Amino acid sequence: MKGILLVNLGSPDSTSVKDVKNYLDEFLMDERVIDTPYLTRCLLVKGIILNTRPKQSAEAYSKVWTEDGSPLIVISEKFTAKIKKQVDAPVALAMRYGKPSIETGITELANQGVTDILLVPMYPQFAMATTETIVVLAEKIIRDKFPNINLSSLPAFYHKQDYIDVLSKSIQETLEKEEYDHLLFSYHGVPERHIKNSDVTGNHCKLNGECCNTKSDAHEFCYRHQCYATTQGVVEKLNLKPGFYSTSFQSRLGKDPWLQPYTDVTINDRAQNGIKKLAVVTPAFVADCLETIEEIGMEAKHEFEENTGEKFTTIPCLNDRDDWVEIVSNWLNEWLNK
Ligand SMILES: C=CC1=C(C)c2cc3[nH]c(cc4nc(cc5[nH]c(cc1n2)c(C)c5CCC(=O)O)C(CCC(=O)O)=C4C)c(C)c3C=C
Ligand SMILES: [Fe+2]
Ligand SMILES: [Fe+2]
Repeated sequence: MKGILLVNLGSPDSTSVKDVKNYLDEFLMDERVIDTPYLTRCLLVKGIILNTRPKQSAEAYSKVWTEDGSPLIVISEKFTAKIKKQVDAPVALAMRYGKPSIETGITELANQGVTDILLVPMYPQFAMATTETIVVLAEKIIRDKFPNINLSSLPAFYHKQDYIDVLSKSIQETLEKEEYDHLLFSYHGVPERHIKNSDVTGNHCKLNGECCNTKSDAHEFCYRHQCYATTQGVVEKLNLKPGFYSTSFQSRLGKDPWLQPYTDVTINDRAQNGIKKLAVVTPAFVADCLETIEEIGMEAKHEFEENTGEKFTTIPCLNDRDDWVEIVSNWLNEWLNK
């Protein structure tokens, strides 16, 4: 029997510093997130980051936490509940870090008699720190504990026309309510090094922006290319004019160079150049979470409005909107009916 495992990033169990520390420990000790040799990673994560970051992150989580828990988890659960109504097969939800774990999700499906799983990383764009780490861990669990289960995974959908259409529609709903001077596409960043590491051709990625516009096999796994392709898809669909929109990368951690331009720098720059009304969309996330609600919707909004901006609107992620649920259900039903 076939079954579906939806996977997102995950959140701490609560906003306590202890729970946030445990979560960050699991997250940042992942070799596909902090991709240094093990001892250096231990030194950096356990010796430095975990001494200061958990308190700061716990405060940020407290600002977004709901009665039912982390927004990312609550929204993912609502989305999953709707998907279950649209597909005639067992569906489970898991998180790469924290609970419910990928192993719990696979066990839940196996207990219902599933022998063929479609793994669905809930990220439009491929990244080593997101899609790849989910696939690698799920493969290991299957190999070690469920050798009779067959596993396949849904590739990144950053360019699929139905995804671009629903993302564009969600943006249009904000743009038509009021006139904006600018639309910013803000994607989660990754260290530049990750882009080089994921270059399957070994020599395509130049990190100068040009390579991403040059056709290459490297793009199947190039996060930067895929982010720009998502922006371009929306630009074409909504017929956005050059100068009205830009693309940037948020949420950097540590001192290494991350993908640029940085979102905070871009927002400051736009404010200083006379942009008064700014709408921000965050297409690397399909569910609103700490990074969209707090970092963009609170921190960046505050910065912009302090910096002579007048209106700052965060466009909601696709979350559990029905047209998005329908699109994902179609993809799943296509696989189920194969
Ligand atoms: C959307 C894709 C994501 C990529 C790519 C990604 C890379 C990445 N992230 C960190 C470090 C942190 N990310 C944090 C939160 C966070 N990250 C994503 C998604 C991507 N991360 C989401 C959806 C969230 C929010 C989770 C939630 O519970 O709402 C955090 C924790 C919060 C904080 O302290 O800021 C960290 C840390 C790295 C290092 C990285 C690439 C290497
Ligand atoms: Fe992140
Ligand atoms: Fe590229």
